[in-house]
Amino acid sequence: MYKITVLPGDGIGPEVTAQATRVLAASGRRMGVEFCFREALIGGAAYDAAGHPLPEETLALCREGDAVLLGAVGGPKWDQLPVHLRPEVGALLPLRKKLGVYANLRPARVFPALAGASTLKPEVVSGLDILVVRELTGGLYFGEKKREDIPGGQRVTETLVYTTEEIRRVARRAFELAGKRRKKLTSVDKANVLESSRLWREVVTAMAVDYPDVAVNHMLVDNCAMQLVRNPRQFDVLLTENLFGDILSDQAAQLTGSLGMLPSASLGDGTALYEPIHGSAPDIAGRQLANPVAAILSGAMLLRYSCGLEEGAAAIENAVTAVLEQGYRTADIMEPGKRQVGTAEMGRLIAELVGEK
Ligand SMILES: NC(=O)c1ccc[n+]([C@@H]2O[C@H](COP(=O)([O-])OP(=O)(O)OC[C@H]3O[C@@H](n4cnc5c(N)ncnc54)[C@H](O)[C@@H]3O)[C@@H](O)[C@H]2O)c1
Ligand SMILES: CC(C)[C@H](C(=O)O)[C@@H](O)C(=O)O
Ligand SMILES: [Mg+2]
Repeated sequence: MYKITVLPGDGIGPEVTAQATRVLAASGRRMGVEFCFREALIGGAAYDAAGHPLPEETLALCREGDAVLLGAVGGPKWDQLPVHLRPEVGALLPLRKKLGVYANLRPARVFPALAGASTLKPEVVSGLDILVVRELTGGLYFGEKKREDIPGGQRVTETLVYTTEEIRRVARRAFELAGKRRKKLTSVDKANVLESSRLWREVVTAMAVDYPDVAVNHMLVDNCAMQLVRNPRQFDVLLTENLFGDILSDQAAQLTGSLGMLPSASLGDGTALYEPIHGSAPDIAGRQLANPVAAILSGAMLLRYSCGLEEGAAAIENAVTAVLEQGYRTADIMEPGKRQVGTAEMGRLIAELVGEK
């Protein structure tokens, strides 16, 4: 039996995690494996119920489970709270840090049926399969920050810190993953300006000799942003630091048709965390408009990386492919001639296929 801690969170978070657990349960029935889902509060929902966005009980449950599945946190209701109580800074970042999940895998894959749903031309995106490996527990997100009053206004300081070892451990994951894929690694930085990027580039360059089968190139982040929309198929694995990875992965998501299609796995040396890369989408929350596929595919990654259940992971990915082939679409990926369904119906269709042997 696998113990999965489920953190629905805010906005569309509960809507999409409900479908992800439904599909995981169906995969369990298919494989004869039992999953025990244990829900806990996080984010604004936790602040409202318990006074803190990351209660101790939530953290304890995450630590003792086999994996964590998170929806999303945040929303306008909690934006004005003091920074340590805000869902993003007070819950999500500390959760990632405390679980030590430094390597964030964000696969951007264009499903054949969705090549026309991208805002780019089908011939540019069809067959696209990129893996963004984002450093997740360092960089600007976690450096010291302060805000001071100065004559005429204020002054803020944010600090960007990386150590050699922090770069090496995430790069190692990226090299290993590239070795199992198309053997191409693009390390993205801003080495023409930032000292942290110069160290990043030195470390990756030095490591490349240990992975002779992987072709490595370095690219400046501004150029990479442009190349992602010009010719995204040149990329296999993109390795980058925390903030650049946040931005480039949302951009890569849109190549696939929607932010609602992109899952993620955050891996370290202990319990791993799985979450769609999108946020709480307050603009569509509570209306069955959210695409649950990113959360469902995060569940597939959970089976692959935390349970070693490749069969279940593949069954989920194949079911998503099939349901899209059958013409079902949530609103965000809707095209003329297709059948629009809501969040729960999309989850039901995928779960049904996963459950069939
Ligand atoms: N991991 C997380 O918990 C996470 C990630 C990103 C943003 N956030 C938070 O979410 C809140 C909203 O942020 P935002 O609006 O900038 O980003 P967002 O990702 O929530 O939404 C951006 C746009 O994409 C759409 N979208 C997102 N997910 C979708 C889905 N599954 N199906 C269909 N459409 C989808 C939204 O409707 C919106 O138009 C903020 O408080 C932000 O901090 C949380
Ligand atoms: C909500 C925010 C802190 C988070 C991040 O920047 O990491 C989100 O945008 C993401 O991509 O998971
Ligand atoms: Mg983001």
